[in-house]
Parts: sequence; C-alpha cells; structure tokens
Amino acid sequence: MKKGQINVQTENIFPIIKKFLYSDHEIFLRELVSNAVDATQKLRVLSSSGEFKGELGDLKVEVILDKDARTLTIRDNGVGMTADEIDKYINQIAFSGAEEFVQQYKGKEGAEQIIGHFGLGFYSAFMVAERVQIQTLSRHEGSQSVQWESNGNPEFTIEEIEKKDRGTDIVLYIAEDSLEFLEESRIRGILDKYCKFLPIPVVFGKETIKQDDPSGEKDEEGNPKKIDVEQERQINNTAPAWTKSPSELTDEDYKSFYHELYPMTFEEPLFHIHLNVDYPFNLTGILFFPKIKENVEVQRNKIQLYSNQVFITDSVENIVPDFLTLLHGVIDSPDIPLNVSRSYLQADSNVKKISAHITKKVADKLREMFNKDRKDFESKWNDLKVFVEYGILSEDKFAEKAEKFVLLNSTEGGFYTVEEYKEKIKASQTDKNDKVVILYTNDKDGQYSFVKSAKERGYDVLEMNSPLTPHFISKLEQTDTDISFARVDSDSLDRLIQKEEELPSKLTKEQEEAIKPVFEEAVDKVKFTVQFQSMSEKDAPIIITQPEFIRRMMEQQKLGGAGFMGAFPESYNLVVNSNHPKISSLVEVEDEAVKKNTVKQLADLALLSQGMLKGEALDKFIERSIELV
Ligand SMILES: Nc1ncnc2c1ncn2[C@@H]1O[C@H](COP(=O)(O)OP(=O)(O)OP(=O)(O)O)[C@@H](O)[C@H]1O
Repeated sequence: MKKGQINVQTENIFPIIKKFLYSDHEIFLRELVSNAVDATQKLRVLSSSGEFKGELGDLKVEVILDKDARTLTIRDNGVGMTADEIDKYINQIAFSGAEEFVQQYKGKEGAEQIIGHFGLGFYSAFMVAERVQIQTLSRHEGSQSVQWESNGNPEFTIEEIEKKDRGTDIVLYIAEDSLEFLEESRIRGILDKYCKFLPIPVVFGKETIKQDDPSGEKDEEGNPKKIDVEQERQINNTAPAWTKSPSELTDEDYKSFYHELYPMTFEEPLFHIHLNVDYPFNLTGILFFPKIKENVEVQRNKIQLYSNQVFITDSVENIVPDFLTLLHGVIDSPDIPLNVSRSYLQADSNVKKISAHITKKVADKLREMFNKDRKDFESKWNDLKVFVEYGILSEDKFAEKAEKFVLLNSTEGGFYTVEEYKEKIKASQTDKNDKVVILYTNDKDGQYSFVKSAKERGYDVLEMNSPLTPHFISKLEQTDTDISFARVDSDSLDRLIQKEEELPSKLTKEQEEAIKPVFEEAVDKVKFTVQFQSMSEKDAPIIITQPEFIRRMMEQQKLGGAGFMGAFPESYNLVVNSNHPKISSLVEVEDEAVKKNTVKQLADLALLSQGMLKGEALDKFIERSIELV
C-alpha cells in the first residue's frame, strides 16, 4: 500500500475561487470591508490587553472610489501587516489569520467579534478586479511599509513602499467586465445592504449637512444662521438596537429601529421580541410582529440575518421555519457562518438549533402576552391569527404550545380558547354520536340566513375567515377527535348537529318522489342534487348547501396542500324542506304550470339568498317576480 497526499495546484484552484466561491459578485465589498473592520477591532483588543501601546486614533474604514484611475480602495487604520504576515495570511489561501487571532485571544473582550473564519474572503476581490494591491503599514513600531500586488495569475510581487499611516489600503483595479463597481450609486447600495450596522464607522463619499454659522450670524427671525457644511458620509449605525440590552431601550427605540430597518414601511409593528442567548449558541436579535393581513406572501423576506453585525442574507426560507418568515427583524449570530453557499447554511447544525430556539421563544412570548393581558392579546388577535395558524400548521413544536393561546372568535363577539369554547357549546351542540359540532361562517353577510337560523336554535357560530381556515380546522380536528367543524351553510342544521329525535315528514316517500322531478328541472342537474328533509316549518322552504368535506378539500387545494385529489366539480345540495307549508301544499296543486312556476320561484329565492343567482337567471327571476306582483 502506498500513502499520498492530494496535491492542489494553485493555478487550477484559483479560477474556481474567483468565479464560483460566491454566487454574487457584489459580496467582495462585504468581505473586504469586514476584513478592514476586523483589522481595527484587532487593534482594539491588542490595545486593551496592553500589547499595543500606540495611539488608537479614530478607528474607521474608508471606501474610496476613483473613477478616472478605475480603482476602488478600502482603507483602514487597523493592525496592518508586515511582509511576513502577508506571506502567512495572504499568500496561503484558506489560512485564516482571523481564526488564528480568535484562538489566541479567546476570552478577551472584542475577540469574539472578529468576523473572518475561512481565510478566503480576500480573494473574492479577484471576482471584480484585474489587479489588486495591498499597501500596508503594520502596527509594530519601526515597521517597513510594503505593497503586495497580484493580477491573480496567481503570481504576486512584494516590495517596500512609503506609507506613513498605520493600516491597510486594498486597491482594486476594476476589471472591464465589472465596471458597474465604479458607479457611486452601486457601491453605496452594496454598503447600505451589507455594512449598515457594522461596529466600526464606515465612510463613503460626502454629504452636505446644515450647521449653525460659526460666525454667530443670525437670520431675519433671530435664529442662528445655517450654513452648508460638507462632511464624510458615514454608512453605518455602529450600535444598532439589537446589540443593546432590552433595559436600555424604550418602545420608541424599538419602533424607530424598525423604521431604520425598513425605511419603506410605514406601518408600525404590533410588538417585538428581543432575543438574547449565550448558550448553547450565541444569538441576539429583535423580531417584530407585523400586522399580517390577508396576503401572506408579500410579507416574506423581511428577516435579516447577520453575523457579527455583517449582513448575510434576507432570504431566510429554509433557514428559519417557514412560518417565521412572516416576521420582520434581525437575527445576529456569530455561529451562523458568513456563507459560502446557501446549501451550506441550511445544512449547518447551528443554524438548525437556532431556528428551533427562535420557534420556542416566539411561542413563549405569545403565551406570556396571553397570560399577562388577555384583553390586549384579544385586541391583537386579528393581526396575529394568520401567523399563529400558520405556525400550528407547519411546526408541531409550535402547535403544542400554541394550543393554549390560539383563539376562536364567536360571531357574538367573544374570544375563546379551543377548550373554553368546547365547554361553552357542549350542552347544546353535541350530536347523537357525542361529537361537539363547531359551526362557523367565513362570511357573516353572505351566509346571513344560515347564521340567523343557527342562532335561533340557540347554537353559537364562529367567525373564521383567515386564508388558512380550511387547513387549520382540519388540523384542530386531528388534534382533538371529539370536535368537528362545519360551516353553517354546509347542510341543514338538523343534519349538521344530528340529535336523536327526527321530525316526522308531512310528505310520504311517494309524494316526495312524485314532485322531485319538478325541482330537478328548476336547477342545473349537474351542479345540484335534490334532497328532501323534514325540517321545522319555520325553516326556509329550500336551502342550498355545499357539503363540508368537498368544499374544504376544494379550498385546501386552492391554497395548495391537498393536490392529490384532482379537480373537484362544483356541487351543491338543493335541500327541500318537506314540512314547509309552501312545499307540503304543492302536492295538492293540479295545474302543472303553476306548480313549475312556484318551484322555480322558490329555488331562485334560495339561490338569491346566497348570492348565487346571476346573469340571465337573475334577469328571468326579476321578470317573473314583476309578473307575480
Ligand atoms: N485589511 C486588513 N488588515 C490586516 N490584515 C488583513 C486585512 N485583510 C486581510 N487581512 C489578513 O488576511 C487574512 C486572510 O483574509 P481573508 O479575508 O482571506 O480571510 P479571513 O478574514 O480570515 O476569513 P473569511 O474568509 O471568513 O473572510 C485575515 O485573516 C487577516 O489576517
């Protein structure tokens, strides 16, 4: 047997790093600015541990665009590098000086905030530059400044230069195919996206601000005169709200941070959760609950993922549980790697732990709000319900906890937990098979007559009109097999909540069969099935129902999630109340035309009461009604 070591040829691996390491070329700026921030943070750590004795000065990172020279420079006044350090950290790909530093200074304040991990980030510069220079002066006293240069061949040169200030300039000579990175607006956009909350000031370009005139001159109204002053434009807020402790922040601070995150959103969030975990992983962040209205989709992709205040991504699907993507806010964890690829992120075990933790925190927060101030919780319920229902449907762990605070809303106005509601209606709405039948409407006005009849019988009707209702109630039925849900218009009340006693019918089976064809003729036979039922005389002569099961399946299918059933044809029951005087007296009518007309009119009225009478049929109905008047 022979042992060996796989040999990596730099010439071959280099193009791969350049082209494929990051799918998005703009990432190079995030990497270089992160390195510059690291370099200044390191200096802070060294200074506080007494190893660096010089002046820190104003630590900052500058991004400088020179369109004429076609260069983009990232400048810092951090630790700098000696020629030896360049050799060690830059010339050896995938040897991370950052990782080495963190190991060495473990436990020292600030050391954990170092961003780099892999020792690859610097080379992302070659995704956009045809030539890169590092001009650097190390923090060590009496150091010689040096310049490293390479066109990514991968040969490099290193030479002594004159550089007075401590720190590093990374100079990118932008390549022909990447000229977009010489546009000020493009660079500004990238910095805004990735660097908005970095812990060291990052400046780019200039801005004009108004300042009191130092000469002390006053305007006409006697106020200090303002003059325009040009100053460096700082991109970032170095101490964003999530890095502070909740006790330092007021509700207003949270709201203004929300608007800092989403400048284009005007609505206020409902409430927030401040995350702060040290163990078993590090995580900070603030999650905001937006008002979730009907449309679930537009809300997504608002959570921003950061690692040590460096923006990573805002498409967090598959990283946090699906239902959490409805929330807004920031999650920051140094344990989330600055990603090499998305699939890497998804597979990362820390990322998985983090998402389980957030799910738990969110459920706990809702539970706490419910327990602490139920009235307030109820007042927010309309905005919360889609989120909670979605959570229950998609995460079993969340569902277990949410059982205690998910609310049902009666059309009479009250809010009940499932347990409370069951208790409330048990006496009147338990059927002969001991099922507690929960009646609901998704459209109080559209199903008005059904809701009214149910109430006249002493039943309660819930209002359930979220887009997730069909899935949600199926889930509740699975969890508690003692209950079943039925929309008020899905059958006659006698059938929906079957009791022992059945009313006797005023018509014999033969009589029903004899007049049935007249009803069948009055409506579209494919869509409607005619049935006779002995209901109360006070109920309507005809009602149109749509069986709960089929309708729910159709709705679930529309939402996605029950696609296996194939398309359902629209189908309804035309339920004829054999005890209604208008129906029972039909058998005595001799004149066929009168009989037909009466049935047609009654059927149309039933359709009309449900908004199902349209077009030509409606027009004919009106004509016939005028005739009758
Ligand atoms: N501006 C800089 N000032 C001082 N040292 C730097 C600077 N940029 C890079 N370095 C050194 O070069 C090393 C390699 O940088 P590189 O970006 O390739 O990797 P990294 O930052 O360690 O990890 P990552 O790939 O996660 O960014 C750094 O760890 C650091 O020691």
